[in-house]
Amino acid sequence: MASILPASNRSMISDKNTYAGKRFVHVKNPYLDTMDEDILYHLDLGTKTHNLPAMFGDVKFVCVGGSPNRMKAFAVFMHKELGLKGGEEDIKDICAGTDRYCMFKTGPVLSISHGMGIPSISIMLHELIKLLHHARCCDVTIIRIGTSGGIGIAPGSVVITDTAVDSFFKPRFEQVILDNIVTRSTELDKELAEELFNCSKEIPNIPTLMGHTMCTYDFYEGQGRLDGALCSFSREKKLDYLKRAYKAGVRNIEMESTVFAAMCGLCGLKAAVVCVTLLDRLNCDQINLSHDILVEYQQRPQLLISNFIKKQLRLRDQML
Ligand SMILES: O=P(O)(O)O[C@H]1O[C@H](CO)[C@@H](O)[C@H]1O
Ligand SMILES: O=c1cc[nH]c(=O)[nH]1
Repeated sequence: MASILPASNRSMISDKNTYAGKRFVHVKNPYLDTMDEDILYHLDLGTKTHNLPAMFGDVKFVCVGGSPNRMKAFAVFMHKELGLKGGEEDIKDICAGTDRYCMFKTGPVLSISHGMGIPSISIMLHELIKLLHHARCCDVTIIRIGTSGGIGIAPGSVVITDTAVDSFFKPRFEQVILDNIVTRSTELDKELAEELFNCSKEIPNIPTLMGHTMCTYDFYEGQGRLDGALCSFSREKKLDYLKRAYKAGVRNIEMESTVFAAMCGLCGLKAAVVCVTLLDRLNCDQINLSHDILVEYQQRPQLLISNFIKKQLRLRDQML
């Protein structure tokens, strides 16, 4: 196809979808351009019903996590941290017309819940990525702030994922498309992970480390738990598996990181995964933390990400 840009401008475009130094979100679907309207069904948004560039064009940071309450709390926290006008009551669920996901916006920060597991986050990401594309957002960083089970580390530790791996400790995500298995890379942005790790050093009393994160399709059998409704392996087999995971570099287990890394990577989003651990799986399977401790642990990744975002915004202001 002939370029629509004058020859002198063509060098401004790179294969990363950057234009004049800006990094746009890209969708990789030729059919989208042929559609008269795009309905983002599970978000209760659409290109004809909503002015997406006006609503979301200034978004620079997207934070996602499983629980709606956590993502609302994060939006409220960010609102205060950024010193924005208005109170908590002004932060409304943009997706209130559906009870599938919740979405809150405060300044340049979007906070969205994704439910549990690969299929749930994957649907949300398809629609979120199209939303960012339709809104013509650029230079967007996306971070999953979640909970996880640790391996060989103290509960309450925060793990910044260097590599998301599957249940075989491989850095891949296998997507079934029609009747084929398509294997996608789960590489995350190394620079971003390093920046987050450096940021964590400025926060006292929260043990933070970098390590591989294993993503499973299930919380019970899929994570080697002995306390599900079904269990067909011994305690020894469980421990042998978790120890092999540890040896392969895995420090925590959750249920979304591989598809998150794969989809964000393909669509040009700088992505990171930051999860707190709720227990050490070498010691137990059940999560028996009190409500208050659970809330405090879930705030740990939020504190780190809020510090990171504030730092980035200060840097951006200095450059303007
Ligand atoms: O706390 P969130 O973000 O939901 O993440 C973890 O917690 C859920 C399981 O309890 C899974 O979604 C897992 O990935
Ligand atoms: O053990 C755990 C804890 C939280 N989330 C998980 O997926 N696993």
